[in-house]
Amino acid sequence: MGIEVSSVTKRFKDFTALDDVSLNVQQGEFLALLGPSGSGKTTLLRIIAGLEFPNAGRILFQGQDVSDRSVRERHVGFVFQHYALFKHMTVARNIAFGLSVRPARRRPARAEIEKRVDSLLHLVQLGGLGGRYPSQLSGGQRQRVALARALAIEPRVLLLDEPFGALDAKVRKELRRWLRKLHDDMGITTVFVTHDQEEALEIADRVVVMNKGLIEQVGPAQEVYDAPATPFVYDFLGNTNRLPAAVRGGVANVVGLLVPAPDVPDGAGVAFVRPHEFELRPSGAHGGIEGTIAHVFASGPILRIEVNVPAVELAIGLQIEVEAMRQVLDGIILERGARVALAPRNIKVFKKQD
Ligand SMILES: Nc1ncnc2c1ncn2[C@@H]1O[C@H](COP(=O)(O)OP(=O)(O)OP(=O)(O)O)[C@@H](O)[C@H]1O
Repeated sequence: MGIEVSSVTKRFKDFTALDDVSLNVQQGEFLALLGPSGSGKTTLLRIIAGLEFPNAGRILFQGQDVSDRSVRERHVGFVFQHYALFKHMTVARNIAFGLSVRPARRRPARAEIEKRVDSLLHLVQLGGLGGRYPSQLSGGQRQRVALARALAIEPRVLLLDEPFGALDAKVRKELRRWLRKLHDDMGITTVFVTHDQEEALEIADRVVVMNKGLIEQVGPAQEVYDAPATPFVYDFLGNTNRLPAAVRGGVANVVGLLVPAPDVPDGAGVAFVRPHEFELRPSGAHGGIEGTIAHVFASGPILRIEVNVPAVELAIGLQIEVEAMRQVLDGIILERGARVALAPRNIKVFKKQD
């Protein structure tokens, strides 16, 4: 089912947590809401769920306005980071909970509930563990039970708020891959909140980057990473070098290198280049920023090289970080103090913000 968030504003007293946010989630899509702490991700998810109501704007499910409907009426499944299971109930009863509390006329027969719980236990790969209590499960298993409980009511939408946030990195990685496969099998529209960029990029069809109650960029994961639309997204998504630039007539001077910046107004600018987007060339090579190697760190086949760039005209010393595969650096002396040229393969210039 498709979801439309239309001009949603949410204030907590005089603090604006969401500022006129609009967003479309396609039917069957896996969408990640990504942003730093306090950017409004959870608030947006809770508003979609019907756990929180906006001051302005509307929520539509499949074109139908559900803004005034309760959680139950919206028929959503959700899992939170610490969505505690009922400790005194077995895993099976936890999963059955949403069905067993339905009014009699909508409640499936007991045998039907048991059958559904059984198939959900298999789906989340916990077959045979229905008789256990939550305390007898690992953290990862508990979150899978929480997911099975959310799925038991056959929700139209699945909303997940950092569901693996409390788990260790390895389990977290396994579970997110598993969740993505589960999503692909079931095709249920899913919105996933995370502040972990790697998690968002790996799991989602599209990523929504949020900052201070606003959406900075929406797009396929790879596109958001490769072509950040704003300085914030550049900084937030992955490692990057931030270099001073002076823009005139659509051309930016970035530490002596001239690069096209057609949409940037004259004045101070800021240029971004990711460490792996620099090509290391011998000193004097055309199209490079000249510098001196400060440090070389080897980590397996990848070298991380810190290069000092004097930037004399700016009266500042810059340090640029470069990442390169060891084998492509043949013929370049990689010693501390050696002079090199850094040629950006990809560089993006923005107007400098005050
Ligand atoms: N009930 C509330 N009362 C007052 N302020 C709130 C309330 N809920 C959220 N906020 C504020 O709204 C802002 C957005 O919060 P939200 O939980 O949506 O952020 P988030 O991006 O999910 O952050 P995190 O990753 O830390 O969970 C925060 O500054 C938060 O303090």
